[in-house]
Amino acid sequence: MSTQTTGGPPLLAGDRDPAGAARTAPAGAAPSEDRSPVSGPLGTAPAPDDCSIVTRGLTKRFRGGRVAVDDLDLAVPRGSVFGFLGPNGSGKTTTIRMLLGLVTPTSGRCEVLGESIPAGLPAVLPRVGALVEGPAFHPYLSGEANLLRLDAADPTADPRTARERVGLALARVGLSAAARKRYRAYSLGMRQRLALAAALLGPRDLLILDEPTNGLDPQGTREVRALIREVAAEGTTVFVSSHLLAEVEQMCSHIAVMRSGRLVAQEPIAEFRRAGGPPRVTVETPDAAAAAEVLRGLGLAAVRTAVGAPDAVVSADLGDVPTERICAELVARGVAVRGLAVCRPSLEDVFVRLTGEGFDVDG
Ligand SMILES: Nc1ncnc2c1ncn2[C@@H]1O[C@H](COP(=O)(O)OP(=O)(O)OP(=O)(O)O)[C@@H](O)[C@H]1O
Repeated sequence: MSTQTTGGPPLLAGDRDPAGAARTAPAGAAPSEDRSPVSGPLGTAPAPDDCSIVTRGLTKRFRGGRVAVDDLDLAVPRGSVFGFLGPNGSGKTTTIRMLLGLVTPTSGRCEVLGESIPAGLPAVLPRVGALVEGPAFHPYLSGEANLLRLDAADPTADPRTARERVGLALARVGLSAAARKRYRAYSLGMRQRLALAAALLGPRDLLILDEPTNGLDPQGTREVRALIREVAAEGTTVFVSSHLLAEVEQMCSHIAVMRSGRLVAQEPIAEFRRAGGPPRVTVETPDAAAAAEVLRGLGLAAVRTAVGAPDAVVSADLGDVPTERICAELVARGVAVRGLAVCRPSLEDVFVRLTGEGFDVDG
């Protein structure tokens, strides 16, 4: 996979034809498969002022009748790191392309930074850094020269400070040492980093990143996550797609889950996790009956014992009782505690609970 960025009106953006071949087109240009214009008001209520992205009934049906995105209502709070999660083919990239004006919706509306898309693209794109799939960089130019070229094409960027901006962006993504290397000699991970650097060339109110850790090694993945958190801490809203639950869990404040083009959940991550049920305390002990009695005595609910040898595992919903109190009470009652842990439901548990399905990345 190669990557491309948009950070302002002059940047190039890719679009896939039905056969999957990559091509490039100016950001915001009408793609060839577009047939139906966006029509109708954006719902009855105005878009909330505190959202960076709002969609209403957003739908994309490709030629051949395939519905890639189906009646999507998204509300991305300003300042959030919003994880857009879903298996391959669930409609994430198509949604992102609609947000950036690269694909026209079949029906429905979207607003980015308070502007209706595509009409508001010229006003919005300089404030948006984006990384979406597709070629964007000149293979025979160095990473640095590529960024200087992109920067020069941005009418909102001051040419006198271009080198400084480019140097900073390269440093942020760890590419300073490879700045003078030709793009075609870059590894996949380096290309991904350069795409991120391009998205970060100017100050952005919104970053839209399509699978930004694709192609990166574990170290690169950690760095990109840290970078996303850093950018968010500066006040930029980050909308990031991923098919990896664990990744979203580690860096996002909010989550939306797509499945087959439809939204199945959209919440702050803490709410999402809560939907998986309360944390459980587990006690490994040879004195199962006594341990269960202590937990019940403390008012803990749903006390269960899993018999094992030599130890049983007694568990209960943690509730409001501090773990240290549970521990102290068990010891005070002479219960032999060989292990004590608090288990919180993972996002995957919640996903399964909400959808009744596993998270099949090939789905
Ligand atoms: N230009 C196109 N023409 C026809 N069908 C398309 C086009 N682009 C995407 N699709 C189809 O739309 C569906 C959603 O694809 P999309 O790329 O949006 O999913 P995704 O969640 O981003 O998956 P991935 O992570 O694999 O890119 C898929 O079935 C895909 O084959």
